[in-house]
Amino acid sequence: MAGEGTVEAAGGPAVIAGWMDKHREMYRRATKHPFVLSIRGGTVDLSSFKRWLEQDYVFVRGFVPFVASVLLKASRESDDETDMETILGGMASLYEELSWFRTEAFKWGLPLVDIIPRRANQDYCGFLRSLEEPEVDYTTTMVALWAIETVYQESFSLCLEDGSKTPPELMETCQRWGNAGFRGYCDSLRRIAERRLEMAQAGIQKNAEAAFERVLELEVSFWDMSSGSSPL
Ligand SMILES: Cc1ncc(CN)c(N)n1
Repeated sequence: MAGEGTVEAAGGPAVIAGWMDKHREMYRRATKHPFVLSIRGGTVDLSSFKRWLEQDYVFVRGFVPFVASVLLKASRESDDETDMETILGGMASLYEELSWFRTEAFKWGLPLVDIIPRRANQDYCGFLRSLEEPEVDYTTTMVALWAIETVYQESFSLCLEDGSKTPPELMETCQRWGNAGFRGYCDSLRRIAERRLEMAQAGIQKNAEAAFERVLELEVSFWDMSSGSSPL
C-alpha cells in the first residue's frame, strides 16, 4: 500500500515507494537522527555542529566529482535529454555551496584547512568513488544521488517546521537544505530515478536498491560521527 505523497506507476506501486516502505526504519534513522533532532530542539552541542561543518565540507568536495560522474553517465546513457539540465543545476549549486561552507566556517572560527576526514566520512567518500566507476550504471548512480540529497532535505526541513526551536545561528544551515527550491530539486531527481527504475532490468533494480540502503547506512554513520557518538 503506497503512503501519502507517493506516486503510483501504471503497472503497480512505484519502485521507490516500495523501497521506502520496505526500508522505512532505516530511512527514519537517517532522516530523524538525534543530532538533527537536537538542532530542531535547540539543544545541539555546538562542538558537534562544528565537527559536522568541517567534515561536511570535506564530504562535499568528494561529492562534486561523484555528481560530475552522474552527469557524464546522463549524457551517454539517458533516454531523456532533460536529465542533464537537472543534474547540471545541482552541480552549479555545489559551486556556491563550497563558498557558503567557507563563509560559515569563518563565522565559527574554523579555518577549514588540513581537515582529517573521520572514519565515517572516509567510508562515505570511498563509496562515492566506487559509484564513479564506468561499470556502475546510470540508474544506480541516480538513485544514490537522489537518496543522498533527500536525506539532507528531509532532515533539515524538520528543523524549520513550526514549533521547532532551532537556534537562530543555525537557521541558515537548515534553510540551505530545508528550503522549497532544494525540495523541488530532490523531487526532480526522484522522478528521474523512478523513470529509470521502471525501465530497468531486475539486476539493475537490485543494485540500485543496494545503493539506496548503503546511502541510508552511511548517512546514519555520518550523523553519529558528527554528534560524537562514534569512536573516530
Ligand atoms: C553527508 C551528506 N549527505 C548529503 C549532503 C547533501 N548534499 C551533504 N552535504 N552531506
